[in-house]
Amino acid sequence: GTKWTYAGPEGQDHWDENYPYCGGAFQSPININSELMRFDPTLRPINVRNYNLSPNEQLTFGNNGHSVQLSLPSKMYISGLPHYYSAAQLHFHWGSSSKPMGSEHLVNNKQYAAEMHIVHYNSDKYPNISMAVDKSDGLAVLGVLIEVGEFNPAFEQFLKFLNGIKYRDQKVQVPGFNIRSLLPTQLNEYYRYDGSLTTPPCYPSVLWTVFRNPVTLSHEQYMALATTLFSSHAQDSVSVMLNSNYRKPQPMDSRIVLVSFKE
Ligand SMILES: NS(=O)(=O)c1c(F)c(F)c(S(=O)(=O)CCO)c(N[C@H]2CCCc3ccccc32)c1F
Ligand SMILES: [Zn+2]
Repeated sequence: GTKWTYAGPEGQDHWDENYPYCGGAFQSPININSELMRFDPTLRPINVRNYNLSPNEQLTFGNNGHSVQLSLPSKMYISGLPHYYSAAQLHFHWGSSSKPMGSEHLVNNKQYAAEMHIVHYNSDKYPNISMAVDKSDGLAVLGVLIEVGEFNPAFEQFLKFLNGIKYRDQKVQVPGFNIRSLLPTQLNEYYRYDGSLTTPPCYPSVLWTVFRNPVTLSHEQYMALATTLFSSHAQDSVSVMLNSNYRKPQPMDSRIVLVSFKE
């Protein structure tokens, strides 16, 4: 499709000019506000399966100009949702070196430093993510809020490769590791709502699960993510930094947020 950015003339306020769904209903992210929460006792813990990848398995880690993404094998899946959902990729949203606030979802107006998304597609109904991406029951994304604090050895297993993918369309192979180690401890405490892709084409096809508990990155790890990458190609005459790649909170419309925990 045509190129889009997070700021400037092709920025998020203009996305709907080329991508009509971006101006539609049921958009993501949102500000997860206490007034709109409802405890739902039927919400089961998220079960992650085959997330413990062998180091013999190579994963493609790349800069796609909008984020850094780690491709994931479809044998990884989640259960405990209405369907089985197979993993496709994980990627991040972050702020900048001067503004360490770049999460997409807010909780009671609090924006976190960054956010990780693990994108899955409904493998009960669709053969791959391309067939699922624009279907209302097509995708399930796990959101993990990230704050600056303790050093995170799990994230280091791919952050150490960032210098190899500084520029758009650069890719490296990284050894598999336990993707479960990137998630918070409690997979039974989360926010749940119906929403969309947070990038164009903004299809309203995502069942969102945002875990209640954030994970941490050290200041150095956060700064590596926020200051290493470019959205421009290596050979481009003008270099454009890749940071603040988060969409602003979207209208709730008639939606409420279900929560799997009390208090
Ligand atoms: N926040 S978000 O909505 O989860 C989200 C992103 F923010 C994001 F940047 C990406 S992207 O990195 O692919 C760059 C722009 O599409 C995706 N890709 C998904 C949806 C698009 C098609 C596709 C195909 C294969 C694998 C993943 C995906 C995305 F889902
Ligand atoms: Zn995302």
